[in-house]
Amino acid sequence: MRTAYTADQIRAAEQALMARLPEGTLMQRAAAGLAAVCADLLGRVYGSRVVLLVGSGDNGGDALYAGERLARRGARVEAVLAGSRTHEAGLRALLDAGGRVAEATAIGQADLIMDGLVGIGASGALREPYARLAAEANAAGAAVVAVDLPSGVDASSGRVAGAAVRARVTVTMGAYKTGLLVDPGAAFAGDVELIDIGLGEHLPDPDATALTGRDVAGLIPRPGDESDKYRRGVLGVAAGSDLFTGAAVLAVGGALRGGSGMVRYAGREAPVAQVRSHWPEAVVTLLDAPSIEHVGRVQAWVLGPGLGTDTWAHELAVKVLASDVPVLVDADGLTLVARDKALLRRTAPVLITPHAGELSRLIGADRAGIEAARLEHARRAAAELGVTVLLKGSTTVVAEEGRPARVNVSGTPWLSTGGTGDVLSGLAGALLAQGLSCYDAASCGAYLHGVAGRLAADGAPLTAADVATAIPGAIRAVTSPGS
Ligand SMILES: NC(=O)C1=CN([C@@H]2O[C@H](COP(=O)(O)OP(=O)(O)OC[C@H]3O[C@@H](n4cnc5c(N)ncnc54)[C@H](O)[C@@H]3O)[C@@H](O)[C@H]2O)[C@@H](O)CC1
Ligand SMILES: [K+]
Repeated sequence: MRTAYTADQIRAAEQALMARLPEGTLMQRAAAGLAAVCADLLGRVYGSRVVLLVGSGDNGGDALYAGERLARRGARVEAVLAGSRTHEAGLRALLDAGGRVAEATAIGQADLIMDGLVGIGASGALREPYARLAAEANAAGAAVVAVDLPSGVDASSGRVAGAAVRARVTVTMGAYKTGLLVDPGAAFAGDVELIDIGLGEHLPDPDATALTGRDVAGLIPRPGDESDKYRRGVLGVAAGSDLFTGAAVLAVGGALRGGSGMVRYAGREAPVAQVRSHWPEAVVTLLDAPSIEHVGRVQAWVLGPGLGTDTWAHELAVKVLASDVPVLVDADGLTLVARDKALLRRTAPVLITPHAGELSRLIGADRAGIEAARLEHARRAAAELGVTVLLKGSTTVVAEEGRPARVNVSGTPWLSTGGTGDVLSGLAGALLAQGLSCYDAASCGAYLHGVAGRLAADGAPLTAADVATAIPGAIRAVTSPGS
């Protein structure tokens, strides 16, 4: 599991470790790791041109000492001093090694630019001249290596309030910062390389985590010898309407590949006909009234994809949410509960799977504000509504009160196409029916959906149905990697 921390958590751990070590040890560890990554990127260090953007704090100090190391290996290293102060010992070390101080015009000549403007000590949008230097670095065409995090990205939230450095590689010290895993910050970080500086035992419980395939393999249930279709968990799907039959087909498609023992579909005439013809494996009930009385026992429900928002759909939502099993609420289901929040007051767990627009209706925040601070809003929704939240987007965030947020980074931009959310609902619902908690079902579902998207796309457009088809391959990829 990849663990990530806020700036305050990192600072406290650094202080605890620093108190036990000779002064400057941590910065030397950071600089050594940083210089090694830069040397790898450059290929040939001797004769290369390296420009350091140096802010007034220790982030600039890291850059200066890494610059010293590259200068000693024959690189031509120039430091652009951006702050009112400069890390003095670091600058002296660079100058002693043959580096020099230069004007910002040097940026255009660089083979590699090291961004040491600000790190975890930053607050708010980049001020001048930092903002201008960040823009010049982005425009230069050289490889940009961010020190600890790209300047302009908030370490704790991933917010980007103004200009920010767009890095090819971010070399982060001691531990991941949450802002490197969550968009928009994650998109500025490029590849993130973690340098161990010995913080380990001083770190508290993480602020956020990202599951790996191995974690997912350990969490998802596998059938044993004594399993039968009922013991493996039965999922109910209440989705689709006369207008939106496809959502029902896709949600059931995702559900059937998600490992539960059986999928029961319940709906109106048109989607029932479609689900029947696509999925003979599903047990289908035609509802002549909005009631789940005759559907049979299930261990979890998926409520909402394509369901519509009319009185009939509302009545059905009331019945599903009155059941005593976990319910995943998506799409039209979210519109229905946004209108009638009392529906969420129930004893069994609820997992909601909104995108930013749907979440905005649920918590009365504007969509752009949610996109800019995804983690914060997902957490707020989880606390206010008393549910688990899976906020969809380029990085999917799972929030539940009292637990570290889980960030999913397994997906691909090809997944942003109609219907993939319906497949995710079915898949995560199937995991719920198998007994996973909302927290695990959401994060494992997001991970597998992301891997399925990558397998289905393989560098080209995909359809939602392709993603559903690729789910077994995704499960195989995490449970038997390399086979
Ligand atoms: N403390 C330690 O032992 C270690 C620190 N390390 C480095 O030190 C960094 C933290 O250093 P600092 O605490 O000195 O802080 P930073 O270097 O991140 O930034 C603080 C400086 O930036 C200025 N600043 C803040 N916000 C700004 C903004 N929006 N626009 C322009 N200037 C702004 C402040 O006035 C201050 O001078 C880490 O990110 C990491 O790179 C690493 O060397 C590892 C060890
Ligand atoms: K930086």
